[in-house]
Amino acid sequence: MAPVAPAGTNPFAVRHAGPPPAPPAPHRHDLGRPPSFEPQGLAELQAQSISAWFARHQVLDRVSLTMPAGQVTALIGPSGCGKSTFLRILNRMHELVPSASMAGEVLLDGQDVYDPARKLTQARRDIGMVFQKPNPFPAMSIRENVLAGLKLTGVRVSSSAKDQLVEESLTKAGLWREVRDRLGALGGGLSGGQQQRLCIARSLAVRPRVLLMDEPCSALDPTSTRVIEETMTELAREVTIVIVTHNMQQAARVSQQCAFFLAAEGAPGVIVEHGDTGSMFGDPQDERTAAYVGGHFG
Ligand SMILES: Nc1ncnc2c1ncn2[C@@H]1O[C@H](COP(=O)(O)OP(=O)(O)OP(=O)(O)O)[C@@H](O)[C@H]1O
Repeated sequence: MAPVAPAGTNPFAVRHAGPPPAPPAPHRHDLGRPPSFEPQGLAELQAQSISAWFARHQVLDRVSLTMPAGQVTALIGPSGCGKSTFLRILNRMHELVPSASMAGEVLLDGQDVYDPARKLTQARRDIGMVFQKPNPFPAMSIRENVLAGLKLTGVRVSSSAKDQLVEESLTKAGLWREVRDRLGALGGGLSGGQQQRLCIARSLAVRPRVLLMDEPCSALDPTSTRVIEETMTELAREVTIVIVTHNMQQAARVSQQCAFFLAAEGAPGVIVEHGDTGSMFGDPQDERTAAYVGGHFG
């Protein structure tokens, strides 16, 4: 089906119509000074009527969801129903795909993430992402890996503050005790589960307000999975977390909120039901949710 959103409501269509904007000037921040690099408190993320396309193929249709501050929200549903696309729209990664377009709004504590006046690097810093496959920079040391995100988002930190930031980020990611004596060792030399926690530490080092996690444990063994789940539970005290998972037990263990995505054959993905995780698993209102969480399809 052709995109139905009028061109004026599609942020990419508007933004991609003209010449590419000049690259943003880097922020020059120091840990001790600017308030913007201090922990900014918990933030709520709100998606309002999100539709998405790859070229003319519509993959999401008017999806709205509130992801409450300080909670873990799990996105569940069968393969291909648009969960990852939705996640990537939340921090503006969707627009990296040349054929991609979207309509709708994403609000971080009420502020439009797609506001043209807002820097793209700011959106990516506020809303970090951890991927399915651990992707540390293998030739960089553990320390350099943790600090790598600062450069990418244009944040300057003094040398003394860097040590503190490395320890703080690795501690929050649940990895500090295992690596504190070998911060100069290569990131690629860690186990898969440690590499994923290193990636979490790298995301945390820029002090995001939201952490998006796209099946972060699917490449890991059960023990590493359990450690990451514990880390998530700790982190949710200070960072709002949104996780895509195919593992229903994991969704039940780690999340307080849950959204069930589904795409009927040939139709774009929608949210069939969302709410608190206990109700979604214990007393689902829609029979399709009941069938999915009961393991009858997907
Ligand atoms: N880069 C892309 N180009 C074209 N189509 C894409 C692209 N990425 C995803 N799609 C399509 O968008 C739809 C939704 O994909 P998406 O990955 O968001 O689903 P998902 O629910 O996360 O699936 P899974 O659980 O298998 O990861 C699918 O039909 C997919 O083929």
